[in-house]
Amino acid sequence: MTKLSVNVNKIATLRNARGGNVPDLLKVAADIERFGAQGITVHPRPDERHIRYQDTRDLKKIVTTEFNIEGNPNPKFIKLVLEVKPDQVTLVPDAEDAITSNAGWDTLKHQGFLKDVISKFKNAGIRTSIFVDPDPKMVKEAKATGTDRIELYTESYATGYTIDREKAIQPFIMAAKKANELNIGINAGHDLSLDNIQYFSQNIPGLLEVSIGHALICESIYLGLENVVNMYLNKLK
Ligand SMILES: CC(=O)[C@@H](O)[C@H](O)COP(=O)(O)O
Ligand SMILES: NCC(=O)COP(=O)(O)O
Repeated sequence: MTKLSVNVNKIATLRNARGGNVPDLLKVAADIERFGAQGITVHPRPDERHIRYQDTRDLKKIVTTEFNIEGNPNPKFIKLVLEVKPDQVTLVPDAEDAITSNAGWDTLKHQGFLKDVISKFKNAGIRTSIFVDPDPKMVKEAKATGTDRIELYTESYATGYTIDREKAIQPFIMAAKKANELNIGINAGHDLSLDNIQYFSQNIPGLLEVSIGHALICESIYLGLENVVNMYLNKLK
């Protein structure tokens, strides 16, 4: 079975919009676990526009499932992860000003750097994963970094799914086969949703975990809207 790790970045975005503590990130994370999700993911960015560094420390104290911290391994991020010690760290090569993650690692070009960073995390007992495009060559080169897992960057699948899902998933099947052959664990994420997740999980061999944030929170708002509007109408009777 594939584990679901819920990315709570968007909860922090909403909280930060008003400066208070609504919604309460820690309560939402605990509720998500109570509803059955098997993990919580956060992706603190250098400008702390959603998840603040302190959030990761606070979440570590209450998360009882798998805690996954994603981010670009700059010195500040490395220090934070080594202090917080999540179950898993996912390395993502995103630029400081990126709106969201938009590419996987070039695992050949950055192999030495990744090897070094991954050994730091593994020595601290933290499982590692690296964000890669669905390219068997990048998966093959990832093996040499010593990483435990890769996270397949699924944006192209999500975009292609509505046009031709069989075509969209092909590179991911090839990349997953290579990872299985090399005994690297497989995670996946980015723009996965209620529409496209089932076909993905049914077709990717050995998919261990998906992390889903943006669509899951949007779907939660939409699917909860009718109920809440009616609750307000009842109050106003
Ligand atoms: C690595 C990945 O695909 C997600 O972590 C995504 O980048 C979420 O980050 P934002 O919530 O900042 O878009
Ligand atoms: N690693 C992917 C993730 O955590 C969530 O990405 P998204 O669902 O917000 O696009």
